[in-house]
Formats: sequence, structure tokens, C-alpha cells
Amino acid sequence: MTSTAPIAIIGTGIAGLSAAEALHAAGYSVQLFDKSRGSGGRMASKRSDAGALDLGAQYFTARDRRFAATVQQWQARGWVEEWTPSLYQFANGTLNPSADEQIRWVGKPRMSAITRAMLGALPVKFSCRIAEVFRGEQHWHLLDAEGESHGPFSHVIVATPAPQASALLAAAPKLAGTVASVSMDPTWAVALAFEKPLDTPLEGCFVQDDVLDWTARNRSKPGRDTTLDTWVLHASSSWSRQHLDLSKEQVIEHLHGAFAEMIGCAVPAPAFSLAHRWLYARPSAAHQLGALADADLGLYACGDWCLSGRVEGAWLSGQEAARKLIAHNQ
Ligand SMILES: Cc1cc2nc3c(=O)[nH]c(=O)nc-3n(C[C@H](O)[C@H](O)[C@H](O)COP(=O)(O)OP(=O)(O)OC[C@H]3O[C@@H](n4cnc5c(N)ncnc54)[C@H](O)[C@@H]3O)c2cc1C
Ligand SMILES: NC(=O)C1=CN([C@@H]2O[C@H](COP(=O)(O)OP(=O)(O)OC[C@H]3O[C@@H](n4cnc5c(N)ncnc54)[C@H](O)[C@@H]3O)[C@@H](O)[C@H]2O)CC=C1
Repeated sequence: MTSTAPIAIIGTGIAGLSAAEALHAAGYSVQLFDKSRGSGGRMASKRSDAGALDLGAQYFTARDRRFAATVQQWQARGWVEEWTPSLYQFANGTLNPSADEQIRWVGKPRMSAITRAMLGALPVKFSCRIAEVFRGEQHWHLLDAEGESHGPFSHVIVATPAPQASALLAAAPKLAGTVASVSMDPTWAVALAFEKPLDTPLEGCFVQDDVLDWTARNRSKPGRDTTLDTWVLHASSSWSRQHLDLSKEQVIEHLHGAFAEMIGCAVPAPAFSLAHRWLYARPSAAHQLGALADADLGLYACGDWCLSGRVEGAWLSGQEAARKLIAHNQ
């Protein structure tokens, strides 16, 4: 397909932006869309009375050579910094230090700094939920939830969580079928902020109990607001699934209770709290899909669910979508 129309990318999480960066670098023009008010998706940070809080991705590791090289560049530009928390694990009702040698990265001064910087000046439409992707005689067009049409586009890359991608891939039934077989688990996230710092050295903890999966001292990450002692708690997938429709107040109460039982120091009532439900937090299993493509049609799909369900997997999947598109057009 030869065309000067831009490539539409639906989703400004790390996967969509990874694809956008690679395509832009190869000389293609792109147009991004996101239903949210800003970029980042599950790497977004929530601005709050207690400062910016990383409610989704907490940190990331870089095991792939290409991703590690990119993270080095991000570090050189000041977008990320190493986070070296005092790590613990909680298992069988016991809390123990659990230091290791793993390098863990975070966006600075908040997780969303990375996607914000990657987006740069690329054209984007926020608060625009794409409801339909359809092909005219030569080009692709998108219809948003308000009924407004966008296009023409030469290709479309769908970079949303799998359950949100299947309807957008209806023009390529094979891709839609593959995507429909990928299930994703929810995560309830709660942030708590205390006036007085809790009396614990713990800054990050892998939790194995019925309610929690992870907890972190948000303010221990580089560049964060330290006025209040801020914590982020993640419920396990199974607890989140069982309590999907609980009110935010009830979720805060449950997670606060589990946290107080686990942490081994006095936990007063928080000065500030909020809850956020990630409906499609992580793929139920890891996949080796790379990125999905119907190259003849010009329709692609990428996201963490294609690979490891982590920041690194999402970035790699975006790169793979761009690579496939470029290879088919050479
Ligand atoms: C609670 C939680 C904790 C996590 N912790 C870690 C961690 O510690 N380390 C780690 O490596 N990973 C972690 N992850 C996973 C990591 O955040 C994801 O793997 C990664 O951010 C996924 O990126 P993505 O671009 O594939 O998808 P997303 O970030 O979900 O981006 C998809 C984008 O598409 C947009 N969108 C969806 N539908 C539409 C539509 N119809 N129209 C327009 N836009 C649309 C969304 O608004 C979103 O911005 C965590 C995730 C969660 C939820
Ligand atoms: N809550 C959610 O929705 C999601 C959470 N995600 C978490 O994101 C993290 C990212 O994974 P990686 O990049 O591989 O990071 P990682 O290597 O730090 O952790 C991988 C896993 O290894 C275990 N682990 C690692 N270090 C320790 C330690 N010092 N003590 C005890 N156990 C340890 C722990 O179970 C952890 O989940 C993992 O913890 C995932 O569970 C990923 C995606 C979604």
C-alpha cells in the first residue's frame, strides 16, 4: 500500500508510544489517539493532594538487550532513575527483609514522565475513545464514541489492552480471534498518605497473602513529593476479581486493614486515601505473540499482553509492530 496518509495508533501507553517512536524515526507520520486525558495508560501517575502517585506500574526491569539500551538513553536524558528500595517479602504470615541485586527503574519525578517525554510533539488526540476501525476503498478511518470520524490513515496500530482491542480489530477476524483468546486480570490499587512517617524501614514488599500482592512507599522513589508518607498497595488478582464491584471506600478499608496486619508497626488512619480499579491490569498468562499483524490489510495490534505483561514486554511489542509494518512497506 503506497500512501502519504499517516498511521493511526490507538493507545498512548508505552506500547503505542514505542511503535510511534520507531515509525517516526523511520520517516513515517503518525497520529495517536487515547480515551484518557493524558498518556501513559497503566504507567500513568495520578496527581493528588498527596503529590503524584504511581498507581499502576511500580518500577520496571530491563532484561532484553534492546530495551536495556533504550533505558540507558532515558537515564541519560533524566527521564528515569534507579530505585533501590529496602525490599521485604511477606509470606506465611511473616515479614522478612529480601534484598537482591536486581536493577529496578522508575520514571522521574513520576512514572508518567517516561511516556510524556516519548510523546514529545507527536500529534495526539486525548479524550477520544475509538469505537470502530473501518476500511474504505484505499484507506482506514476511525469512528470515535462521539460519532466523529477520523482519517484517512494508511495503517492502524491498535495498542490497547486485549479486551479493548478485539472490537477494534473486527476488520481482521483472524487477529480479533487471537485477541479474544487473551484474558486479563484486574488489580485494585489503593494509595494511603500519613502525616507522620510510619515507623518501618520497609520501602517495597512482595506480599503473598489473601488480599495483597505488593506494597511500596511511593515517596522512597527518586524525585517524589515527601510532604506526606505515601504508600501504594496492590491487591492480588484473585482478591481483585472477587471484589471487582466493591465500593472504593470498602476497598480502602480492606487493603488498609491487610496492610496494618502485615507491616508490623502502628498504622494510624490515613490523612488521605484513594482507590483505583485497573480492570485489565495484567494478562492472565504470558504469551509469545510479539505483535499481531495483517500486513496486507495494514492492521496491527501490540501491547504487554503480546509478551510478558510488563513494561518491557509492552515496549518490545510496540517495537515489533513497527518493525513488521516497516518491513512490509520496503
Ligand atoms: C496495578 C499495576 C501494577 C503494575 N506493576 C508493574 C510493575 O511493577 N512492573 C512492570 O514492568 N509492569 C507493571 N505493570 C504492567 C505495566 O503497567 C503494563 O505492562 C504496561 O504499562 C502496558 O502498556 P501498554 O501500552 O501495553 O498498555 P496500556 O498502558 O494499558 O495503554 C493502553 C492505552 O490505550 C488506551 N485505550 C484503550 N482503549 C482505547 C480506545 N478504545 N480508544 C482510545 N484509547 C484507548 C488507554 O487509555 C491506554 O492509555 C503493572 C500494571 C498494573 C495495572
Ligand atoms: N499488579 C499488577 O497488575 C501487575 C503487577 N506486575 C508486577 O510487576 C513486577 C514486575 O516484574 P519484573 O520486572 O520481573 O520484576 P522483579 O524481578 O522485581 O519481580 C518479579 C517477581 O519476582 C519475585 N521477586 C523479585 N525480587 C524479589 C525479592 N527481592 N524478594 C522476593 N520476591 C522477589 C516477585 O514475586 C516478583 O513478582 C512483578 O512484581 C509483577 O508481579 C506486573 C503486571 C501487572
